[in-house]
Amino acid sequence: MSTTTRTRPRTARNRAAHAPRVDWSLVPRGPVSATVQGALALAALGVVGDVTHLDPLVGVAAGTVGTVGTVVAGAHRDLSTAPLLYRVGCWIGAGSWWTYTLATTVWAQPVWAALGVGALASGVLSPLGRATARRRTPAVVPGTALVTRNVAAIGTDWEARIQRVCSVRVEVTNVIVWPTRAGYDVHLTLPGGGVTRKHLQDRAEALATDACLPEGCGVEFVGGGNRRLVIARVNTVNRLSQVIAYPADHSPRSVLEPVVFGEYSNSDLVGAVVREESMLVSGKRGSGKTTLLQDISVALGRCADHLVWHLDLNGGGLTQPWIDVWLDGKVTRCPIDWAAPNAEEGKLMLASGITIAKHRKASYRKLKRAHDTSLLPVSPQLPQITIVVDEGAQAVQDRQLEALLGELQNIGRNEAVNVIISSLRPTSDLVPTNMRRQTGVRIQMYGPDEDELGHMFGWHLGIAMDQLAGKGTGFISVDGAQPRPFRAYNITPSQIEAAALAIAGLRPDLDEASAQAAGPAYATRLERMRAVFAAMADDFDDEDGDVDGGGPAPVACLPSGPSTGSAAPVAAAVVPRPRFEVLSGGAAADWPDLTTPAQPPAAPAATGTAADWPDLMALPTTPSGLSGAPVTAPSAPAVEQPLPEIVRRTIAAFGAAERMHSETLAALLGLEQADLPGLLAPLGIRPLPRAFLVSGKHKRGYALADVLAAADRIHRGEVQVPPQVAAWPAA
Ligand SMILES: Nc1ncnc2c1ncn2[C@@H]1O[C@H](COP(=O)(O)OP(=O)(O)OP(=O)(O)O)[C@@H](O)[C@H]1O
Repeated sequence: MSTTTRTRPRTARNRAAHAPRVDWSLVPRGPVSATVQGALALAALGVVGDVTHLDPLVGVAAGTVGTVGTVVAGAHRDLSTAPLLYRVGCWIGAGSWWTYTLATTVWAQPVWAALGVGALASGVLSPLGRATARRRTPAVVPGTALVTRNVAAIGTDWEARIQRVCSVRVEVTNVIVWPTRAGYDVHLTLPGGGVTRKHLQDRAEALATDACLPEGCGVEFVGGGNRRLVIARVNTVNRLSQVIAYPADHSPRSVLEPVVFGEYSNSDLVGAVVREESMLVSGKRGSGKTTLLQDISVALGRCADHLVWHLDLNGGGLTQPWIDVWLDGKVTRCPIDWAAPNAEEGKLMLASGITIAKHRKASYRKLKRAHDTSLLPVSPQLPQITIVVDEGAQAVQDRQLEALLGELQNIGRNEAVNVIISSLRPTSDLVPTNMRRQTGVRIQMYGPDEDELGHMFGWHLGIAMDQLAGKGTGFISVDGAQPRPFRAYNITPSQIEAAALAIAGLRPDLDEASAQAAGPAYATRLERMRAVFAAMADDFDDEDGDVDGGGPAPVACLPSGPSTGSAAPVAAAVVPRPRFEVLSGGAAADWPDLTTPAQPPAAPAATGTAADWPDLMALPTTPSGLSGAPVTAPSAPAVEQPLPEIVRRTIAAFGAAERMHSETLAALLGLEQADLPGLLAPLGIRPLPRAFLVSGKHKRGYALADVLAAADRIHRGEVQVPPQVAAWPAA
């Protein structure tokens, strides 16, 4: 009972609230009611005027006031022409009819017939009277060459297109043509009522199709200042299909900014910040790797807080144009701080890089504290070093070079000693898996083999080589982001020379502490570079000359005190062969400091011979009891055995995973699960003894460590690959 009493008032209130309301207002609800109401009101006025004998001038005045008021209000509301004419027409018609009835009589058949015809006409034409805002001409930004009429047409086109495709009435306020003329920005204001930028972005594909944009072009929507202001970036020319010349700009920059080396298809600049991230560039012969490394060398050379070192095992093609300006005496400082054209010099360079990184860790603690940062603060006084390695595949075939490269990549990030490596393929036989995994900026250049994309970026990313446009184009992924197609700048030898001349004067010197840490190997590099590259240039000039792909034999010159890069003539002599070997099972970090001679080198006499030159790479006696005598590596086959395709693809399929269920692995390899053991077991790769949990499923599978260990054994020739496994996937 009490419950009933409590609930009744609430129920009654609700009923009252939800009961249909009767609308007594005289506001018209559509064209018919508006016409009928208007006609009745006018008839009433006619009768009242007749009965009260109103002066006809009252009718004239009412019509005039209504007409003028309509025009003024229409201008204020920015009404377009059609509704304005309709409304003015209605006022003139009504005013004339009333004036006539006041002047004669309302009680005549033709008078009522005229009212009926007028009301019918206004009802039929009422759609014309609907209020629509006049289309404003978008402003043209000064300096854009497009004529106003074209810009206005683009703006009104896009207003209509967005209305048509997205059912959103936007207002175009501006159109700006890109300086590259490869597209334009349309500045829009979204209507109120909850329409968001994403609403338009979701229909971007449909809008691009509606706009009939060329293949490879599209539209994207970005913020324009606040949530209702949007910029539609419309790309009308596919930059991938054009050769883009290097923009000759040698103004100083910082390595803390992105190094820019090309353009995306929509003309946005492609770049990456390489202060901490290393880079891997892969592509078949002639795909444009060296050109891209030249772009990167120029971009890095422009950084006033950065030094470029080249490790060029590709016959000097990358380095020679940079060194020539110095060899020819056009500049007194070499634009490239250190260049190594062969593996021996490369080992000196990488060992020095490792020593510098280790030394910086200790010697710049105070500086980091002063800057309140754990990351070494680079500056023109303390520059970053980036070692650009052309033809990394040759580097990793030398196990010492491979170990040094891997070690430097592992330890050099914080201390600003970085690496950029190019390789013919991104597969583990040419780029060690860990090296690829440690690389933040990955680039795969165009080639006919789709698999390369999977090896480089991972599988099933929805990208394909046919999205590219041949030499000089590729995919780039920064920090694991979805790979995007881009085109690298095409840089010519004369442009490299111009850049080299500018950079020779711009680049900093290595900081004193790092130079001292690197020791004589660094101090005497320029003499060796002069001798080696001059010899290579002679070889190139000599038509009968036979240039060794691995570079000429290493040559050293007598150190002449601290190196200044000056062009003093030097006596060339053969560098004593470095006496170090890879320690069995040890990382390069465990090695003794390779660049420190056993004894501090005595200052050699200027007229000394090569015999007087200290052995730069002699191992010191280490506290761990290792003697200074060379430590020999376990015997390895002279030529590394190639990995079978099944192992390469298995490593790639693992991606970042440590363990993988057999079912998943088989699916990624395009195999039946039952076929896996037949291909992997003969290579010593077996499933883990116990099931493990991945994505909520408890199943058996493989460990990446086992696959990598097997790959190592195959490399060393310890495992014979059965023919049916070697033949896969053809078999
Ligand atoms: N960005 C580019 N735009 C236009 N053409 C390019 C571009 N990059 C390279 N090319 C063309 O491709 C040719 C080969 O380029 P490059 O020498 O850089 O390739 P690569 O991959 O380093 O070859 P290799 O491995 O044989 O040294 C160049 O001579 C040039 O004609």
